Amino acid sequence: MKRVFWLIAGLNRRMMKILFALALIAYVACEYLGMSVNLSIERGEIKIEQIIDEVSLTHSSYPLNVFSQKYPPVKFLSEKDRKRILITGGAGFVGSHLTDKLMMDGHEVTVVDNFFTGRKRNVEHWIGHENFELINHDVVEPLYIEVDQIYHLASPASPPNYMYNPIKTIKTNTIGTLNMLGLAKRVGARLLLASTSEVYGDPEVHPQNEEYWGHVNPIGPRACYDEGKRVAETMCYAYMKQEGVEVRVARIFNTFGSRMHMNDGRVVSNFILQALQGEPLTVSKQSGTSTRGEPNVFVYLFSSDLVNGLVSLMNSNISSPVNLGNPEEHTILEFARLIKSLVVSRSQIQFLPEAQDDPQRRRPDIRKAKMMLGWEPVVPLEEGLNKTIQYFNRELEHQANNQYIPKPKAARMKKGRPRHN
Ligand SMILES: O=c1ccn([C@@H]2O[C@H](COP(=O)(O)OP(=O)(O)O[C@H]3OC[C@@H](O)[C@H](O)[C@H]3O)[C@@H](O)[C@H]2O)c(=O)[nH]1
Repeated sequence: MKRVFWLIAGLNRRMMKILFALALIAYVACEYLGMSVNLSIERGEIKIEQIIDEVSLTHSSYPLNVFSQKYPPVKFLSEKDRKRILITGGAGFVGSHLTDKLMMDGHEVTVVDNFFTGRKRNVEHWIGHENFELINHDVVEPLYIEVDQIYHLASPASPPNYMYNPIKTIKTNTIGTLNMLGLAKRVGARLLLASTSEVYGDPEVHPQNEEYWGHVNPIGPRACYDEGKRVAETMCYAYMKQEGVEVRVARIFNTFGSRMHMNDGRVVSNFILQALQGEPLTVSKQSGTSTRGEPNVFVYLFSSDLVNGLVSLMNSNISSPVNLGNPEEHTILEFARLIKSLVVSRSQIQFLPEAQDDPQRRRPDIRKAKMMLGWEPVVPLEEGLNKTIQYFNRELEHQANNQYIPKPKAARMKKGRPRHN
């Protein structure tokens, strides 16, 4: 028994020694590791500080004019000529091209967008410029800023987008327009409304001049946009007569160009994307009373022509509505064939049944714009299409690099009613 006790005591002594040795090793290791972690953090901190220093040095050591060269060139305008301009929907397809023009002309531009169909990417090349401001704001809410001119473009414009949430489309075009007219009245700004050829509905007069009152189905699927824009025009003239607000109204016909959304859903972007991806080009058939069975006839304006028209209308003294569009007519089928040949695509043409209330034929009478603004389209259709094809090619590459591009979804129904806010 004594022996056993001695053995255990002996083992304990040995174990004690071993444990002591292990503890010593652990302590030394911890000290060493701790030091190296601290060192690496220190190195990390030094590195980050160095980077911040380098960046701030780069910014502060350059004179302002050299630093601003990363932006597209901007004209210098004197205080007298420089205007403070608000563009609602300025991050959208047309709005962003208008932003470019007004910025490069030397004005101070504030873009307001809720990014439903607009994208920051469309105006990112101006972010940080002293003349530019981007505000994430929905025009359905009031806005209080100081401006001289308002280009009111905010609204979804493609049929799938404006039909996605019809109530929101109505609110944007009615409450949104009231808010912008209220702002124009408060600050004494001139407001240009981006209206549409859709105020003519499915026209019974051809070509359409500004005197034509239109043929709109007030309860059809397109009414949220068509009637929304019609009442927006009515509001403009009520504010003009009652409050003396200076208004300009542009009735914009089908327009295309770069920065259209991949999921825009209008005919030009659809056909180009379909042709580039080898998918069938979806041509809507003409229906109704037509016995010709020909697809619809439309006209297409390139975005730069539209932007020039908008700016000259804003700066003119014409307060009545003015058509801005290209009077060169093409059937949708001709157009599909043209895009197929420009893309050199083997895509087939697929005929689809016509959508409800789809206008059959649309062509602007632009004599008023020609006479009073000296404006007419100058970009040939093929040139505009080639530029747009290049743009969509880049967009497809961008998408292939795993960039997420959201698709507009069909209106969500909840207890029989579409979602709205
Ligand atoms: O894939 C398609 C898409 C459209 N179409 C047809 O092409 C014609 C033009 O349709 P789009 O969708 O391009 O545009 P819409 O003419 O219907 O509306 C447009 O018109 C004027 C603008 O001011 C408006 O913003 C926009 O709503 C329609 O007849 C349509 O049915 C096709 O044949 N195939």
